[in-house]
Amino acid sequence: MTKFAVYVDGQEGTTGLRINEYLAQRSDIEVLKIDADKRKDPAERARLLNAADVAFLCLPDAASREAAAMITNPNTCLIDASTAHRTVPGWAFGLPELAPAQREKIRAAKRIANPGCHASAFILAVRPLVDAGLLSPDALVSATSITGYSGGGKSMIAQYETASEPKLTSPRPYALSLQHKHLPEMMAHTGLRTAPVFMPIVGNFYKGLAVTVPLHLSQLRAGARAEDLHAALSQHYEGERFIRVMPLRDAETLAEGAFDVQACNDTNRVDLFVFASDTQALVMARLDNLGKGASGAAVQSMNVHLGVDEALGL
Ligand SMILES: NC(=O)C1=CN([C@@H]2O[C@H](COP(=O)(O)OP(=O)(O)OC[C@H]3O[C@@H](n4cnc5c(N)ncnc54)[C@H](OP(=O)(O)O)[C@@H]3O)[C@@H](O)[C@H]2O)C=CC1
Ligand SMILES: CC(=O)N[C@@H](CCC(=O)OP(=O)(O)O)C(=O)O
Repeated sequence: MTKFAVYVDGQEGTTGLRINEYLAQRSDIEVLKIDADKRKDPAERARLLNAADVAFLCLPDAASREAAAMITNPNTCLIDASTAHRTVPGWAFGLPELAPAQREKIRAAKRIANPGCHASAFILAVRPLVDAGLLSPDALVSATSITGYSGGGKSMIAQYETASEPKLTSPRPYALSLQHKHLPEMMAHTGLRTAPVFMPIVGNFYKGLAVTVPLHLSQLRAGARAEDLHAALSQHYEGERFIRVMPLRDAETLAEGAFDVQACNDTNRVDLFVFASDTQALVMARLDNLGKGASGAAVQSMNVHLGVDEALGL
């Protein structure tokens, strides 16, 4: 069997290591490895990038842009985990469940931008509401995201796992300048014309993420109810194997009394929830920031691009 050649640029990083774990289970893939002492050698990286059928970029934004500029082989498909190309023309957004045409875009593209972890959850929660006409593109919305510290990569993991500063033991709101790097993709891929007021919160746990979008029902199309929000999500994701739309006002979570942010960990799944009173709703999306929030999503996009079973290795 001819194997697909795959290179992970940034193989020692948080996202790269997780992608390599997924790839290790695959018999249809040959992973091209770079020698440890050449990890940042541009010539060796360029050689491997151009030898690959698929190359994952698991690098800081600037290094991702440099890597993209090294490609001379027209057959190499790049899947960039960084923020660098998510709203750049010519790059397909690596979220197959976004809209009916998205899988074909990913299949046809040689440049795929993997969504950000907060952005994936926000977009998956909001896009169906906009598409269904329940939420106007002019709506002013806000969102919070609770995330594990692995979302901050190696440096944040080291901060949490080696330091014993008391401030790290409690949840920490951040991005307080209201310019989080995921806002452009949140707008571009939901159709919202105004950036959400977005406050992420990092907590003292390794991984797991939940975005919450609070809504007044009076903000929605006239007469719309929580049942309509739930129906829009259910219809949009019908048949999607990585997306579960949980029952309206999920009884299990309500009985528990609080939300489990980590319940999608070690999966490529997204769970969507609608909690509601007669006048207000919370639309929530939960995922593993290293699963559907990063490495799992990147492997899923590779599978779509290669035309193999989308869930292979996930
Ligand atoms: N962690 C997460 O949950 C998510 C991360 N992302 C994005 O994915 C990308 C990678 O993130 P993450 O894995 O967390 O980051 P890490 O900091 O954990 O890893 C980045 C890796 O890139 C290496 N690197 C840096 N510069 C270069 C270079 N010029 N050439 C080759 N290698 C280089 C680093 O080397 P060294 O080991 O020497 O530092 C490191 O191993 C980032 O853009 C991030 O924003 C996206 C979604 C979620
Ligand atoms: C806890 C933490 O810091 N999380 C990161 C998000 C990780 C991610 O999705 O980053 P990319 O956009 O680079 O893909 C943050 O909020 O910046």
